[in-house]
Amino acid sequence: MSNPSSDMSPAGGRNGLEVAITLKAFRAASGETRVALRDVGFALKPGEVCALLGPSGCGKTTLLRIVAGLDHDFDGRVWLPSPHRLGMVFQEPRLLPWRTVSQNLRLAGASPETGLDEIVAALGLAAHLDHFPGELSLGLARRVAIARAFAVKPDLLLLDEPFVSLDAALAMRLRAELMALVETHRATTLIVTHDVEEAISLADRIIVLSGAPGRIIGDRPIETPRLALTPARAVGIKAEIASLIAKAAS
Ligand SMILES: Nc1ncnc2c1ncn2[C@@H]1O[C@H](COP(=O)(O)OP(=O)(O)OP(=O)(O)O)[C@@H](O)[C@H]1O
Repeated sequence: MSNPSSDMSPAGGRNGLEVAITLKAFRAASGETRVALRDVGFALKPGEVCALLGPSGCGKTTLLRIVAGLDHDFDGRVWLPSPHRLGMVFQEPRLLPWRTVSQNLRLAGASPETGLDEIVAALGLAAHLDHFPGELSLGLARRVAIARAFAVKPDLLLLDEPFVSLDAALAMRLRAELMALVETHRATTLIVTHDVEEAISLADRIIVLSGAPGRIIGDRPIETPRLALTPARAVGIKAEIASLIAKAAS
């Protein structure tokens, strides 16, 4: 695997996101090479919400990091919408520990003009703006990370299990926030989740990766508009996706 063969390009006429990873491998300290992703290719239209599912260790976070431009050491190419404003939520909140909540949000580009106050209020963060990350519970820190990603009004959103370990009511509110954001800003979204129901409720499309090395074993559109999706149909899709994931993990 060599750097010259990997490329992150602005879209050059493309408006969505296009991923064509032929190979991503990690070299272990022992010198052994472990392939994490092989032949993963897909394209998302502007505003398309795609949920990425697959067994633990199949390369979902690795894929998100490549799309975010945090990892260039892969074979293939990624085309990003051009220009784009990226919002990303990692599994861990990753806030700057020496900056207050307010500073963390503003440093990311959030401002009253981008609707920061509304998002802070929606996430119940108003009382915590002057706190430092070390003073926050994990749930609160996750909410700050979500506020930071949403408040820059991104048109490309990369979310790595953003709602995990939040209480059910808050997670539901945040899913609604996400849908509103996607609707108003046509944010092209890639969301990693282990929750099939969450994927069905949020995504226009579900991509399932195989066990390591991850490759695409399912790519399924979800009926839109969402209201047209009957509970019986949703149950059917859930069973179908769950069986793919179980097969991938076995
Ligand atoms: N920095 C690294 N160095 C070596 N191996 C790595 C590194 N990061 C990830 N891996 C390996 O790559 C594979 C894919 O990891 P990744 O975290 O992308 O999986 P995942 O699907 O996101 O897992 P989970 O659902 O458990 O979060 C795993 O085998 C992991 O051990």
